[in-house]
Amino acid sequence: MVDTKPVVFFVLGGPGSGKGTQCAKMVDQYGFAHLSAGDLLREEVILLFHFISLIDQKQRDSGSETAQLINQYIVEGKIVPVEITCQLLKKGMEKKGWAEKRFLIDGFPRNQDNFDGWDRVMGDLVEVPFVLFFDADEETMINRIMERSKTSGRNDDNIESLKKRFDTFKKETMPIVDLFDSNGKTQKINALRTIDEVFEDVKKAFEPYL
Ligand SMILES: Nc1ncnc2c1ncn2[C@@H]1O[C@H](COP(=O)(O)OP(=O)(O)OP(=O)(O)O)[C@@H](O)[C@H]1O
Ligand SMILES: O=c1ccn([C@@H]2O[C@H](COP(=O)(O)O)[C@@H](O)[C@H]2O)c(=O)[nH]1
Ligand SMILES: [Mg+2]
Repeated sequence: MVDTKPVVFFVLGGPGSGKGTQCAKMVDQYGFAHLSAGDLLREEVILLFHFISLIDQKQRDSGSETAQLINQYIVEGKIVPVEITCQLLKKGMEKKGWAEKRFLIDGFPRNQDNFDGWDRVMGDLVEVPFVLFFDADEETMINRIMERSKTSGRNDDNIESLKKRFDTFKKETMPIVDLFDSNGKTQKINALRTIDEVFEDVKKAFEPYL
């Protein structure tokens, strides 16, 4: 029987390292499916708040609680419990078409809870050949985010949230990058060059899958 398990590439890197930018190019040029965990969480908050007025009191309370919780985690730069994120990712993958797809999962897994939760639910269902890691220094990433903040409308694109996001990245996400690395599964990309130069290295990393 032909194995039709989806192939998932995790994409990690600090805030502003260029994950979303490079994933968008892979979608445009090679038809990869892109799911940003952060985008899915932000969309979920909007969706829950929007539909709150249409549902009964009990569901309304629970929906509003979840929306507030996600929002608070994002502003504080903390990692949302994996049960929420993994379910959104799984649903997102199903929506895009489960099998015969190459998925870029951007901004996940961000800590041990994410890693373990994914493994429980998705471990047997997908293949993960490697993690793409965008390496950049903090000063560059801060400059990029502060520039992006002029138009992004994101409630965590401000210096207070950003400090917390970097703290979480160093304490919780880097150990996950190192864990994949210790299994020979981290492909590190120098993210300090121009978008097109970075993309040349991204393409090389994906060569066997293009
Ligand atoms: N190589 C690059 N050189 C200069 N600017 C870049 C580069 N890559 C991305 N940018 C810009 O930096 C900002 C952040 O990029 P992007 O949104 O892709 O980062 P991200 O890693 O997804 O960040 P976050 O984790 O906050 O979602 C964007 O405004 C983008 O246009
Ligand atoms: O798996 C995830 C991904 C994201 N978050 C929260 O969202 C923000 C923003 O994420 P971006 O990747 O920068 O869009 C992040 O700081 C976390 O608070 C999460 O909890 N889990
Ligand atoms: Mg992003």
